[in-house]
Amino acid sequence: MQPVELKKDIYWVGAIDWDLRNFHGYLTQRGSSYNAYLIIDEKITLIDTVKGLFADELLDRVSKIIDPSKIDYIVSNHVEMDHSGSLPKILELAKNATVITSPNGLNGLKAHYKKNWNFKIIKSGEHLSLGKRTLEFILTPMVHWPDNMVCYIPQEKILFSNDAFGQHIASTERFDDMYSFEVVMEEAKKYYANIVLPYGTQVQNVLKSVSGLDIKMIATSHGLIWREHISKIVEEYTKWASNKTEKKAVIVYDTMWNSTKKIASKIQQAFEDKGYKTILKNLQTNHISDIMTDIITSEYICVGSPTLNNNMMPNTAGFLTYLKGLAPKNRKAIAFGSYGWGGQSIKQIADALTEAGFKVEDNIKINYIPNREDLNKMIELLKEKL
Ligand SMILES: Cc1cc2nc3c(=O)[nH]c(=O)nc-3n(C[C@H](O)[C@H](O)[C@H](O)COP(=O)(O)O)c2cc1C
Repeated sequence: MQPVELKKDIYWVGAIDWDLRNFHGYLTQRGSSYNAYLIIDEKITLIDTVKGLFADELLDRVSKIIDPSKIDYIVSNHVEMDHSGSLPKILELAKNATVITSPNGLNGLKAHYKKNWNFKIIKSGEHLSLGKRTLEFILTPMVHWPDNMVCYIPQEKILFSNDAFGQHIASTERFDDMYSFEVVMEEAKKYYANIVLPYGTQVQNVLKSVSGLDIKMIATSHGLIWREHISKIVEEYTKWASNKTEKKAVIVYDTMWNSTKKIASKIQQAFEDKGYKTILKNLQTNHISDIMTDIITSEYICVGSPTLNNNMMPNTAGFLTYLKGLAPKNRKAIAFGSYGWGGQSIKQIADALTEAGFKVEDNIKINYIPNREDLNKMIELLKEKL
């Protein structure tokens, strides 16, 4: 694939990762891309790099435009190795290049690569002249690492947003208007739910900082570049960052002999009777990163497991650990499950949900196989609480 010109003399020169299916535990069923951008001006500037394995792909694309040794600046918006991993290889060629990064970026890059490259540390609000164009930097700490920053070219109205607004999609298309809008939005939502969700307050600050900019293009570090649906993705980020929920319940469970599944279905019915939109997710057939996409706007999260050897099932424990880390705010929860004798799993789930910040509204516990009477009684009791 050739470099793609975004605007005159500004090129996408990144890499496409068609095979990626697991990104630190996130199921990337559509692969991904690592987007790097080359600006040809008086100072030749590369914005971010790509995962180390793809360094040659990046260098091939850069070489189609200029000799890589001519690069003056490399902006490192984010230390994580999917964006910085090719720095060592590029800096072997671009010997005089200066790496532009935030103070935390400097610490992070040194801790990763143990090199004393030529660094220039940038502060929020600082400008850097490239010649005809200027780069303006806005530090965005904890969206989603301490080092994150974004940069903006006022002359072109392009925001290089790094991980913000990204999506894990491998495609030869580079712009949002060339791809299915529904898929791009779904993947942007999944990305937010699995990567950005813990940092809603910081996202709100970033949205405030960039709200004064006239943005005609958001050049992300993963997936499609936004140029058609900018207001829509900013609107969605604003909504997700506010932790606003809908009248919706996601019911997540594991089961050995289907009793907990029966309880899950009845919980679903109770919510439906009360006018909630519901989604039922068996942990054996759904990946936790896909479940998070549904949770992002859900008022209720109901989590179930039978008791297995005095514990909840490992899939449920894994899901709860993941959920606790991503920490959606202002949500209600229900713990449920079938058991034989001790029945410890239900309290363990309730405790884990409480520890994760949820308001646990009910514990539903049924001995062995629930009969119709048990289930009907349970529905009526639950409905009174909803
Ligand atoms: C291998 C195994 C271990 C179990 N360990 C416990 C236990 O420690 N405590 C308990 O209360 N029930 C235990 N049970 C009983 C199950 O919790 C019970 O059969 C329950 O109804 C299963 O629900 P399910 O149909 O949703 O899998 C165990 C069952 C199995 C198969």
